[in-house]
Amino acid sequence: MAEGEAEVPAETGGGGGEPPTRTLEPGVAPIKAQYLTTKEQFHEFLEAPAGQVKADGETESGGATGNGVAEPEAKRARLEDGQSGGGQTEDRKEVEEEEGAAGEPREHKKAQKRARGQHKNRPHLKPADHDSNRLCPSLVQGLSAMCLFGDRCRYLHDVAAYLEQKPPDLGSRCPVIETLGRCPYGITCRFAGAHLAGGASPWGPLPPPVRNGLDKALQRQLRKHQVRFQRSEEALRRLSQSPLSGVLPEPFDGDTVGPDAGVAPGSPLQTCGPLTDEDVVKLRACEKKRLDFHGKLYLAPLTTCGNLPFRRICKRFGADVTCGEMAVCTNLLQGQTSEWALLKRHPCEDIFGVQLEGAFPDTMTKCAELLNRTIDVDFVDINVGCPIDLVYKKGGGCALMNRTAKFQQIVRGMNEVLDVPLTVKIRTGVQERVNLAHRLLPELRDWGAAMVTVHGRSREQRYTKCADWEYIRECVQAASPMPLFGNGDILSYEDAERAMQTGVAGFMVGRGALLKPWLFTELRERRHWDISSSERLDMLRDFTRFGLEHWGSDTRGVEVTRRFLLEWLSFLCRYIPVGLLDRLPQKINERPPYYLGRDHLETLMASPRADDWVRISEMLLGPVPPNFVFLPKHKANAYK
Ligand SMILES: Cc1cc2nc3c(=O)[nH]c(=O)nc-3n(C[C@H](O)[C@H](O)[C@H](O)COP(=O)(O)O)c2cc1C
Repeated sequence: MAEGEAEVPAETGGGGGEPPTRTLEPGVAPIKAQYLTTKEQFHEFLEAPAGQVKADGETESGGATGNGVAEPEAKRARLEDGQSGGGQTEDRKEVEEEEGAAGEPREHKKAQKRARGQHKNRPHLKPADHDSNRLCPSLVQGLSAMCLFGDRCRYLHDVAAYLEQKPPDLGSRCPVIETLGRCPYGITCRFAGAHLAGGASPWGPLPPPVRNGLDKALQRQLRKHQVRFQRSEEALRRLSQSPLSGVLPEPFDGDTVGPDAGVAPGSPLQTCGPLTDEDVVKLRACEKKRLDFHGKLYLAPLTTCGNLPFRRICKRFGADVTCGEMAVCTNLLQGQTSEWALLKRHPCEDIFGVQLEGAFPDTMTKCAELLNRTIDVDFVDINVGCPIDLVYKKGGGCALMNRTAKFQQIVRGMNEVLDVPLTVKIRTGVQERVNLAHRLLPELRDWGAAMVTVHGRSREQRYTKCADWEYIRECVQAASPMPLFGNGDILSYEDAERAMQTGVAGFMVGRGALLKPWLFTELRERRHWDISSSERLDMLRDFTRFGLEHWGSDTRGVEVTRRFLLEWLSFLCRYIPVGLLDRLPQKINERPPYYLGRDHLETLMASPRADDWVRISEMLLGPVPPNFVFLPKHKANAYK
């Protein structure tokens, strides 16, 4: 047996005698032998139409899923015949090795680069419901037959023609009516038939609306640069007059960032000497709001996947703190609708923050002032962990860890104009072997950060190595008494308990929540939840309901909901059901080998293929439009 390989007894399904052993490759999740299969058999199984499988007369196992898909046990057994204990992962491994499995040597630097983070060459497709076949908004509600744009209007005005090409309804209950009491999508709603039954919400009083929308008048002012930032100007003036400015002139060149820039390894962090907060920043008249983060379950900010409907799912499962997806401060200052959408807060999000990214004290401070005035949040977070080139090369995200003067001005400036706590998310450092966080933490505490989260990996590492919780332990000491949150690789209550032993005030969960949002329940109840595939489908159904409510119940809203569902499914497929594991708990960096689940849906949900995620989306949102293609934004199945 090669070094690092473990021998695991394979379950035989109750037969007597010595259980045979099988060899587990490092980095491969230990799934009970009777569920293992090969890539070919896995896909062959999923490609067989459910009806045809049933016609074989084989017995069903695991019960119906509620979607008419159930798997015959005998078929699975037949497929298992061809398997060998260790070889079944080969094909999957081939793909994933490129993407970077934790703990495995990588042979090709190029492959490693390809694997990083995002699918950059995704197809950009026209939305399914593009303008030429959308009904003119003036007609949607039947409020007015007059369209102000006349012949120049790009939308359809022929209601009969519109209805002829409109895809069929998706259900008999409109999710928007059920929540809002009325549906603004009128006849374009994909549940329009339900409107005829009456517009009243069957659930009694309506919940409070989603907050933090962008007011049109403010948007116009922002676009015309008519918004004044008095507090920011004062704060920035004070900062520029203080010995801070000029002490650390840091021209930034993203390509030359290294240990010598800003904080040099081994040398003390450059600071502004004996200056105190009071010297630099006049104390504010009003009391800053406080927030006690201790022991709270924090759902990490997650671009694309951490959208509002997903956060609602996590709240239901027990998350305490939620945070919007990273928003770019300059886009917010320009009043960009899509960027402001990232700030929206659902009423169930009772401890909610937004996360900002930016490279300069003036834009970050002004943005903080703008948000302080216009939206309802409990805290504002700065993303100083963002590794992506686009952000890093401009001096934002992780680059700020090496630009301490700018970093300081950003934190002090924002802190001065905010009435809510300012938190910061950082990494261990930029380079793999050069830890910076412990040096920055005392500074961050002095600059006024209310809490800092340390993601236990460097920018260079991305997800290739396990998070370094021993280093996070060191960081706790360095940050004290400021509360420190740890972040990285938490997928079970055991992981969480180990994390808490480092002395952190709490931890943040990222991919763990994407793989299994019920993790928050597991953490609260200290248990492993062997959730069934039909319960998982119910969760996805709730997500689509929330999605249609949020993005719209017309065809465009349906397709936006589908895209976000598919992005999430690209992570969900990595979850391995508890009952299938030889050893608990599942580890986030272990690849699942190909396996057949306890029913057809469980198998389908384990598929790493986008086509199968599309099939799941079709169970919930109807057929995809013609020529539909999906490639996930994030390389979720990189075992990183
Ligand atoms: C899909 C995805 C999107 C992310 N987006 C953000 C983001 O917007 N802001 C941020 O600070 N971190 C972001 N991260 C990083 C996570 O917040 C977290 O720090 C990281 O995944 C490590 O935690 P984990 O091991 O629990 O996943 C993202 C991670 C993933 C997988």
